[in-house]
Amino acid sequence: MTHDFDLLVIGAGSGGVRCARIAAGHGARVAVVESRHWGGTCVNLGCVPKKLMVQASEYGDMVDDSHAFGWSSTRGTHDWATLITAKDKEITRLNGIYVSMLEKAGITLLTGHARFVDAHTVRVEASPLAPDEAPRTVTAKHIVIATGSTPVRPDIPGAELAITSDDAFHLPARPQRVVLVGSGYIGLEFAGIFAGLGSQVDLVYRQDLPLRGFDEDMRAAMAEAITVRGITQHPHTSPKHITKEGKVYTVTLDNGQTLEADCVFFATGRKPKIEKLGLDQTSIAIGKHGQITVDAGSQTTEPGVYAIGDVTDRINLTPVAIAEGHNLADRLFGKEPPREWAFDTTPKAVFFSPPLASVGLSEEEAAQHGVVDIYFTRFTPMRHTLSGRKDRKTVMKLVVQQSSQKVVGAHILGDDAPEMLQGVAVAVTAGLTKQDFDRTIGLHPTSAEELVTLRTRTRETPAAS
Ligand SMILES: Cc1cc2nc3c(=O)[nH]c(=O)nc-3n(C[C@H](O)[C@H](O)[C@H](O)COP(=O)(O)OP(=O)(O)OC[C@H]3O[C@@H](n4cnc5c(N)ncnc54)[C@H](O)[C@@H]3O)c2cc1C
Ligand SMILES: NC(=O)c1ccc[n+]([C@@H]2O[C@H](COP(=O)([O-])OP(=O)(O)OC[C@H]3O[C@@H](n4cnc5c(N)ncnc54)[C@H](O)[C@@H]3O)[C@@H](O)[C@H]2O)c1
Repeated sequence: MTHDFDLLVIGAGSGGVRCARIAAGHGARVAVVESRHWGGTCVNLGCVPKKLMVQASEYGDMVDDSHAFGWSSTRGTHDWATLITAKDKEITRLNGIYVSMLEKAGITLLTGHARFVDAHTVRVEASPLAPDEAPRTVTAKHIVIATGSTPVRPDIPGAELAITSDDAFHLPARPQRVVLVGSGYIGLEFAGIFAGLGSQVDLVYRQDLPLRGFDEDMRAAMAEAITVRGITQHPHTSPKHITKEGKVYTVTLDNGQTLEADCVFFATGRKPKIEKLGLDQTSIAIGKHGQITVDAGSQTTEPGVYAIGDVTDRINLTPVAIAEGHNLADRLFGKEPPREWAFDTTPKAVFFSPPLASVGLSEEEAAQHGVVDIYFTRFTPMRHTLSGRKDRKTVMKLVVQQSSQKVVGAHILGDDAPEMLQGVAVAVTAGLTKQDFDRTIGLHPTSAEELVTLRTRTRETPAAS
């Protein structure tokens, strides 16, 4: 049977765009369907606008800090509308780049919502991006689902009164008091943004420390940094219900405490986006978190249909979705061996101020595999010896497997941590040892040089039984 396309990609986000472009480069006839925004979550409601807002939130402190260096400028006030307009202009520019990049690659762009009719046929219907589009049906030999994920809300009375990250990028004004629920990536990043811009922030989370799953020392260091940033933490708590009177929201916590706010923000995780996708017309299996089940090669349980990125709920980060899309396109259409990635050492960063960046294993994970040597340091970075912000510490930790002396984990909390960590991620991916770090000459004067001058072991951690 002949199909309209060799490859149809559903979703023009991080994973879908890369998969489509690489496939087209290999000579495949490719179409991409997008229902909402070209470039997906990362470009429109994720990494890019978030990072611009984090940067916006850091200027106030920088102005204050400059006084010790001889500057006499004053902080002034922040104009939210200017930030949102500038950010939107940049996102519109990026949307245009995505469209022209896909068109230049010879890819057919279909605007609308995609729904499976059968395993090789998709109906494209009107969607927010194309409300007047007439429905059409297309067929393809291979179909890739790259539909991403969407925020979830706790099931409590008044949940609909709260916003999620999808709304936070277009608030008409900056709320003066924000209750943020959840201490994962989004909770911490937006807590930092609002606090830096001058809002009063209450951070509500269920565990004893933020960032569940990260190294315990780094979680503790982050909890300290959150306090230093002026954010009030409410650990061991969860919201029970939310009410609104006039413009004021009241969040009642499960410990009986109430918090008043101008905005309640749920940063309580995301779920794979599979609604109205017509998966029941296929034999695609769904996992218990609603994710599309795939094998290591991104193959679903339906032959000829694949899934990549957040919809598969593996590692939900943009570079991972891109790598999955690229690898799949190489395997389906490439003539050379496919490009491969080391997903085990995917670096992660939480863009708080200061940010936290991590690669490899936490101390607790490494101890599952044997005895571990820990190298730990905590210091005031040079800038803050003068700025007077002596409580703004940098924390670094190397986790070394004792038997092989390989550095299996590196964790940094501090200014520029993500910029420092990318290079360390290469070393950890390459399996370099502590001795390789030790014989590397430092780059002076930097915070990063501490990574190669950590001579004395802080402690030995026994293997977990
Ligand atoms: C606030 C926030 C900040 C983030 N920050 C970072 C960060 O700093 N670094 C990082 O690495 N990751 C970050 N992420 C995660 C990152 O955005 C995602 O991991 C990444 O976008 C996943 O890519 P994807 O291709 O799977 O899906 P997406 O980028 O979400 O793309 C999916 C696309 O599919 C479209 N679509 C869905 N259903 C249909 C349909 N039926 N028909 C047609 N089109 C459809 C959607 O409109 C969307 O454009 C952040 C996420 C959020 C929410
Ligand atoms: N810098 C980055 O790379 C970045 C930034 C943002 C998002 N992301 C990606 O997007 C994903 C989603 O981000 P996220 O922050 O929403 O999710 P997350 O999984 O990182 O954090 C969710 C938090 O909400 C808490 N929570 C869940 N239900 C709750 C409830 N009922 N009451 C109180 N707390 C509750 C969880 O315990 C957790 O702390 C991330 O896991 C990550 O993969 C990455």
